[in-house]
Parts: sequence; structure tokens; C-alpha cells
Amino acid sequence: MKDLRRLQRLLPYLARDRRRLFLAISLLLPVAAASAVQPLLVGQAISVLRGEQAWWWLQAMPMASALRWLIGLLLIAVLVRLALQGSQSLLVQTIGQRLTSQLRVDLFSHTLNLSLRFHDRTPVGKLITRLTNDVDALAEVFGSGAIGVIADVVTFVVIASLMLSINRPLGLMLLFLQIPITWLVISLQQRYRKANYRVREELGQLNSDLQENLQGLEVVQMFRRETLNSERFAITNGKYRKAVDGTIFYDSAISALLEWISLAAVALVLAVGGHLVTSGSVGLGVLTTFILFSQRLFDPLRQLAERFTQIQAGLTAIERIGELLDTPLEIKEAKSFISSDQPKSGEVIFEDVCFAYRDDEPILENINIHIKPGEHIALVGPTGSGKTTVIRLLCRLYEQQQGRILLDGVDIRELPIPDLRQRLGVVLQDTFLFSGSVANNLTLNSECSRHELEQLCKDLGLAPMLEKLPNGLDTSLRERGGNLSSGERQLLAIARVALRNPSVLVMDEATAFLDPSTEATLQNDLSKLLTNRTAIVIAHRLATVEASDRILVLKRGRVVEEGSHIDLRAQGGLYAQLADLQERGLATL
Ligand SMILES: Nc1ncnc2c1ncn2[C@@H]1O[C@H](COP(=O)(O)OP(=O)(O)OP(=O)(O)O)[C@@H](O)[C@H]1O
Repeated sequence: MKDLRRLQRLLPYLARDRRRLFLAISLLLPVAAASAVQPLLVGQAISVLRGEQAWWWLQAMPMASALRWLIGLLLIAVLVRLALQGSQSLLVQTIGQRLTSQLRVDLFSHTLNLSLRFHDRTPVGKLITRLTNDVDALAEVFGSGAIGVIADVVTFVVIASLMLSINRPLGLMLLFLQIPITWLVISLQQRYRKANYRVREELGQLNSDLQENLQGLEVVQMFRRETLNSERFAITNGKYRKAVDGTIFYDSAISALLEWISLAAVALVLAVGGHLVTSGSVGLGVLTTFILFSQRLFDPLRQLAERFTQIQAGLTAIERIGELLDTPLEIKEAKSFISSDQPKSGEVIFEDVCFAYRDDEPILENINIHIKPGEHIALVGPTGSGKTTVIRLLCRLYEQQQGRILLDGVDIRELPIPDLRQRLGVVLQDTFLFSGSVANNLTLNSECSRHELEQLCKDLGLAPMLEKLPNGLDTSLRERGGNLSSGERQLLAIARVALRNPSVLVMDEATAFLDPSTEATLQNDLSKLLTNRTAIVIAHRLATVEASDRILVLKRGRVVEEGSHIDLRAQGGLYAQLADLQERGLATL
């Protein structure tokens, strides 16, 4: 039942290919009939040779012509069966490829839409395993023809009906034999499934380890962690191997068992059928038909055994893919949006906002901030005081547990997410660049002509940096912009935001990696960019925020001080302390 429910998940995908599917299904009966007719024809040939009772139209002609007819029909049956089976397999494989390709796209976009909270607790490697290995396992079920088991079941029904119509006792004996064997297959299958799920989990862990080490390779090499990390990897690998070992037993046992049972069934038919032949109640032709039928009858189960691993891996894959697809999106679009024709002046209000990443650990408590349109605000405070979290909430990367955040008078939960993120221009502490050209990284999804792009780069003082790159704006960047310095990456991140013309600019330590002269040039350009825009700037180096209209000082998730640089210094509180320390070069923020 559970498997059926899992398979139901594939229905919407199969529905998209309903014409191919209908064709494949309509071929099931003809293929089964073409397969079932062969033993009948062989049986008839033996009957004709032995002068036993055969079909009436065969009895009406001489033996040689009857045999020629039978051989001709047998040849046609084989050819028709091959042609039909070939077309069916082609159709099924095409359906499978289209299904898994669509599934991969859906999984990818669902994963991208899942909240950061979900990604915080799910290692990247595990997600990669679901998107690649699991989807591949499902593709394998279609690709290897394992899905042909369904066709074999139809063949089984056709053969069973034919057998019962020819000789009921022999037919019933063969059918009853199927009951314990099917039970055995199902129980072994359940055990195999559990073992296979563990294999996939361990594979996910293996991929996580690999991905983490490759991503942090610089640190691994710098701290000489190669040996230690390799040892850890070997442990994970060992667990994976053990998990695979757990499946091998079922895999080998079931194939051998079924092969043996199908041979035993032939022997049984020979023994019972032989007795019936000697007693004269059935002819040798009928016995031959039954021996051939008994082998065909076990085909579905033998196929199931041969494809056992693939089918089970496919079902496990559907289970795991389903789990991911069922993970609800925490950050959802509102059902009805407030009209986005509101004035986009850039007013930001935090009203009694409380937030925790983990339930037992409040990070922000009763945050009340009112940022007027065009106002420049600086958020300062010790490390871990919650500055970045404030920005994440404003961008709706996480959702607050209490309170409201308003952008231009509208609760951000009621704004379409693309609209919200278009209106906020964010430069984060860790700049992320995609592989691709510099120009692509700057424009991302915004529509911007080459000329506008070049002009903006000039305005932002990016020209000297672009000149240094081998192909200027067309220079290809490695993954994460690995062939640029941190400062260069940050300059690009700022330009990328400027291009979007946001009404609120958010910068988290945006100029931290720049040398003093580049920073001075950029500050100049930034002040142009900031004119008439609301700005929220996070900075550790207090000198960079002195000019802000207002400075908010955060401490353990609360706003503890608020005012201009001069006011706050005069107050002699936390800000004044931090500023003093920095001036003396002793800052330990
Ligand atoms: N994804 C997360 N899951 C759980 N806790 C987190 C997560 N991100 C941050 N935290 C915790 O939340 C607190 C506030 O973090 P936040 O990044 O907002 O601080 P910050 O003031 O920006 O610090 P910094 O100045 O070092 O950038 C920290 O104690 C941090 O450990």
C-alpha cells in the first residue's frame, strides 16, 4: 500500500506524457498474447507429430502442411513479439527519461525555494545525493527495462487463463506454487528496502564530507588537516560499505532462490504431467505446452528478482525524493498581495520584532526601529549581537516569530517576494559570485544594456579593476569567483546592487575587504548611490559609519543606544567605549 502511495507521486508526471503512456499500455495485451501463443504452437506441433488431438483445422490437412503452417505462425509470433516489445521498451524509456528530467528540475527549484532555516539543518551533500543519485536510481528503473515487470504481470494473467482453459489441475498446481514464492519475494523486498534506505543515507553523508572538504580545501591544506580528514572520510566510507553489504545478501539470495524454484516447478510439471501422459489423460503436446508455460509463468518473478535491486532502489528513491518535495516552504507568498503601486520611498519599520534561530535561544528581542525614507542608518554592536539577523529578517530569508516588519507601510509578508527583494539592494559580508562572465554576474536577472552596464562600472570606479581582467566584462569567473580577490568580489557585489536601483540599500561590512584607496574611491561613489535612498549599513569599523544620520547600537539582540555619532560619543555608553577602543587600535568587537 505504501509503495502504491509512493508511486502515486509519479502520476502527475506520467500524466504529462499520457499519449506515450497510453500507447505503451495498449501494447501490453498484444505483447502478452504474442508471448503466450508460442508455447501453444510448439505444443500443437508435438501433438500433430504424435497424432494426438490438435486444432481442428490442423487435423484437416496432411501432417507436413500442418507443420509448415505451425512453423510459419511461430515465426510470425516471434517477429510480432520482438517488434511490439521493442516499441514498448522505447516508449517506456522515453517516458522515464522525461519524467526524471522534469523531477530533477522540480526538485531543484523546490530546494532553491526552501527557507534558509531548512538549509541550516540539511547538509548540502545530502541534498546533492537526492538530486543526483536518487533521481538516477529512478531513471535506472525505466532505463533498464525493470518497469517491464508490469508487462510480465499482464503476460502472467494471459498465460494463467490459457493454462486453466487447457488443463485445469495442472494449471491450478502451477498457480498455487506462486503464492508462497510471491510471499517470499515480498518479505525479502521489505528487508532490502530498509537496507537500501540506509545505503542512500550513508551516501548522502559521504557526499557531504566530500563537498565540505573540497569547499574548505584552503583551510584543510593550511592547517595540515589532510590526514585527519582522510581518516574521517575513511570512517564514513566504511559505514557506507557496511550499509551496502547489508543489501548484498538480499540481492543475491532472491535471484538464486527464484532461479532454483522455477527449475523445481519445471521438474514438478514433468513429474505430474509425465504421470498424466502415461495414464493417457493428456497428450505429450499439452505437456510440452505446460513445461514452456511454467517457465514463462515464472518470468515476472524472475524478472523481479533480476531487477530487484533496481526496482527497490527506485522505490527508495521515490520515498526520498517525495520527502524533499513534501518539505513545506516556510517562507510563502501571501495569498493576496497589497497592491505594489504604493510609493517606493524606502521607509522601513521594525515593530516589536522577536526572533530565534532555535526555539530555546532568542537572538532578537523586541526590536523597534523606524527608518525614515532616505535616512542613513548604521547598525553597530559586538560580534554576534544580531546585526546580520536584522537584515535577514528584512529580506525575508527568515521569518520573525513575533512582531511586524513594514516596507513603505506594508507588512513585508504581504508583498510579493520578488517585489520585496527587488526593492532591497543587499551587499552581504560573504560575496557570492556565480561561475560565468563578470557581465552576467552583474546583470543577473535584471534587464540592462551593455552600454548601461559599462557606464555604471565607470561611475562606480570599477574601470581600473576591469582593465586588469583579461577580457574585461567578458572575463569568465571560476566557481564562487575564485579567480578574483575578496576586494574585487566585493566591488562587483556593490555594482550588482547599484544596477538594480533599489529604494533601500543594505550593506553588511560592504567595504571590509577593500584597501584604503579603493575604499575611498568607492565611498565617494557610494555616497552618490546613497543619495535619495534609504541605507542600512552594518560596520565593525566605526569610522565608516560616523557620517550616518543615525547609529543604532545592538547588544545581545536589543537596541541599547541610538543617536548620531557625536551624541553617542557624548553619552559615554557602549558606542563611546567601542569607538575609544578602536581609536586606540584595541578593538575586540
Ligand atoms: N543560521 C543560524 N542558525 C543558528 N544560529 C545562528 C545562525 N546565524 C547566526 N546565528 C547566531 O545568531 C547570533 C547573531 O548572529 P548575527 O550573524 O546576526 O550576528 P552579527 O551581529 O551580524 O555578528 P557579526 O558582527 O559577527 O557578523 C549569533 O550568536 C549566531 O551564533
